[in-house]
Amino acid sequence: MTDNILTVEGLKAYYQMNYFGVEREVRAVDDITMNVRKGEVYGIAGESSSGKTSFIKVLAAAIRPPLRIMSGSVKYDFKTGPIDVARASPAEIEAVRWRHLSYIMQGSMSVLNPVRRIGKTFHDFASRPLGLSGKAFEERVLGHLARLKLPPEVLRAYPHELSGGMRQRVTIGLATVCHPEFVIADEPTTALDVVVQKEVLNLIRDIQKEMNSSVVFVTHDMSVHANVADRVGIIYAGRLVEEGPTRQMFFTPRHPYTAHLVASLPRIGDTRQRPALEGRPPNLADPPQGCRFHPRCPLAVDKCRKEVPPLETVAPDHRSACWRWQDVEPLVNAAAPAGEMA
Ligand SMILES: Nc1ncnc2c1ncn2[C@@H]1O[C@H](COP(=O)(O)OP(=O)(O)OP(=O)(O)O)[C@@H](O)[C@H]1O
Repeated sequence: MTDNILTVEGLKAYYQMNYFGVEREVRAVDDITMNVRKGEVYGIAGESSSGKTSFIKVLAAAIRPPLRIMSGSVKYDFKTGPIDVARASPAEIEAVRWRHLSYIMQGSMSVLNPVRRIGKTFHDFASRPLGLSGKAFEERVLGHLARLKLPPEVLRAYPHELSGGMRQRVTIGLATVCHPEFVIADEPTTALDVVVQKEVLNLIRDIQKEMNSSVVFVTHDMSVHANVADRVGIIYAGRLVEEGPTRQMFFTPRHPYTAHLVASLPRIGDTRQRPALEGRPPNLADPPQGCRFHPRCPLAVDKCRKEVPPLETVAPDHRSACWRWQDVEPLVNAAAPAGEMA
């Protein structure tokens, strides 16, 4: 008996391209092993092009060529039975889509058809998975909209007639109307102003609690993780380099990259210049040997240039892929103020 709803093992997913006969492979997801528990909110952070979106597309069973799964498994333990979406057929994925596994893609406008009224989009998404139509379906949707604090008139609107915050609520509504067991969200609050951002985050949290669903969400904004996530996983250059309970990740990170992300968070009253991280993230078509962070790491030693550090347990529930995790603490020059934490 396990309390995991998702178990990812040795997952590799690469973009395989062929330009004028020259093969190119971008190792966007490179050997990730992790799990998500029932009822948990798991946040994924990392800088641009680190592979976050590629990873959650695999989790959401929403990949298209040139992205391909090279190896590994992505197993969900849904109420209806287990499924490995890395191997499942399109029909098997269709059977769990929205009702068990839902996905809020980056940018709400790309999900909402600009020439279709919101009500029709709800119908397209949810009528079949819910097995409802007519009055019964409408009642279900209206009840859900009320929970999202959206007026019934929204159903008659076109996407461009709504504000950015309302569109994002509608997107969350679409992803949650079937009460899925697992919700995946990619940058759900990016491009929203701070007040709306907070509202949308609270909404995701409330709905998750109410449905006792599990949520995996991506954002590069560490303060959002501090407010919403139970656990945080840090991806660097296609690999999970650290994961742990949110508080521990902020107060006692055990990977120099996480320490850098935490140290660069702005603090009220602290006007000191934050040191920038030297260098750039590696090219995933030709990543460096050993630890992929070593060219930018202030702690790097010879071993880091040669050997890939395994993701090992460094404290209860806390894993880090760093040969020098015991030396990371001095890099964290100040802890996040307690008020910022969930
Ligand atoms: N369709 C594609 N074809 C080829 N390479 C791609 C494609 N999409 C992404 N990549 C590459 O895969 C790597 C990981 O990209 P991904 O979008 O997953 O990163 P990310 O962490 O989500 O970035 P961001 O925060 O900017 O969205 C990058 O090197 C990117 O250039």
